[in-house]
Amino acid sequence: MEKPAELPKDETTEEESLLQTLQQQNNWDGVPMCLYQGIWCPIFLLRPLLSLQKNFKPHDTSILLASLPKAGTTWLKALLFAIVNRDRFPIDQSPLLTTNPHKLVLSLECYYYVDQVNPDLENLPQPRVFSTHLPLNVLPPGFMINSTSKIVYVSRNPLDQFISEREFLLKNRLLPDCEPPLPLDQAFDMFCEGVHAFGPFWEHILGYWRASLENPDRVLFLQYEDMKRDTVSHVRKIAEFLGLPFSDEEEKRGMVGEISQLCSFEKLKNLETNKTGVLHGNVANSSFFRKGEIGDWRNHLSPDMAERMKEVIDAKMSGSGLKLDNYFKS
Ligand SMILES: Nc1ncnc2c1ncn2[C@@H]1O[C@H](COP(=O)(O)OS(=O)(=O)O)[C@@H](OP(=O)(O)O)[C@H]1O
Repeated sequence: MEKPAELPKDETTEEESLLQTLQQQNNWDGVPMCLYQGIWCPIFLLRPLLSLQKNFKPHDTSILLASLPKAGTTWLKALLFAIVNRDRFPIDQSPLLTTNPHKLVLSLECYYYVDQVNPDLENLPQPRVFSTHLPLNVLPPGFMINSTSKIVYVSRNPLDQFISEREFLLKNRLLPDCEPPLPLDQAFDMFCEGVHAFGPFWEHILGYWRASLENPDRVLFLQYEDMKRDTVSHVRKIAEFLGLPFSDEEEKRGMVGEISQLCSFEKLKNLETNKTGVLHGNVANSSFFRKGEIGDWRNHLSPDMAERMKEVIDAKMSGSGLKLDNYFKS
């Protein structure tokens, strides 16, 4: 999860009066959260969220990457940047070679950490590309209704996503003076109950999944696991969805493979900028590149814990038509 570079100022605000009416609980990493419009929102993001709900104006060409934390955000940021900007930068001069993807595609929340929209958002080159961890139901309604902007959503097996998030949060404290992280079993219990940043995960995933069924031209639903198995065809699919298909000439030059390669886990992880740099002053760029594998949850969670998650997924997500059967296979 990303944290805005500056936290909101402290005067009594709409946010503070609202906060008094909301249920509050710490996340497993100790970060205080509140239940706002059905989602668990880290309190430091409530003000940006209120501000963007009030002020955000979609452009017809905007591209929004949506994801839960640790579902593949960094990877998709890199891919979207490379696809959209392929005419501006040859692969061997791509800014991705020298800059962490989170600095090239900023989160929408980050543009709104003061009351007004940050002018940088309006000045982004077209098409504007940004990301969010917010669920669909709290995005400004204009995003779906008054524009032809596009949403690319990436989901991931919640078991792997949970482990990835936990490993990240054990290394990086988002708020230095908050409570220490809970032990694994207690954190997992909270996750299974949907109490985690931007959760419940099933509502996050199903919100975008249903929107992709209703508006396939506007919302592209991707799964991390499918992309790992066949990145090249997904790069093609994303470009087509964005209305930027690869030309015959680009195909002949092997550009789809080059972009897949440039954004691969191994390539990004081993770049100097991602081995050494930091984000927001204290988050190591390297912590966005841990293992990049499918099924690492097996090294951390017991079969009973996986069974519990299966029950949650069956209860909350079966019947949605979403392919979930791969998650628990060995
Ligand atoms: N290029 C590429 N390809 C495949 N996988 C990748 C890639 N880049 C990052 N990763 C893995 O994604 C996990 C981090 O998730 P996010 O990028 O969504 O994190 S964040 O929300 O932006 O903080 C984290 O997963 P785990 O390794 O399981 O922890 C990263 O290693």
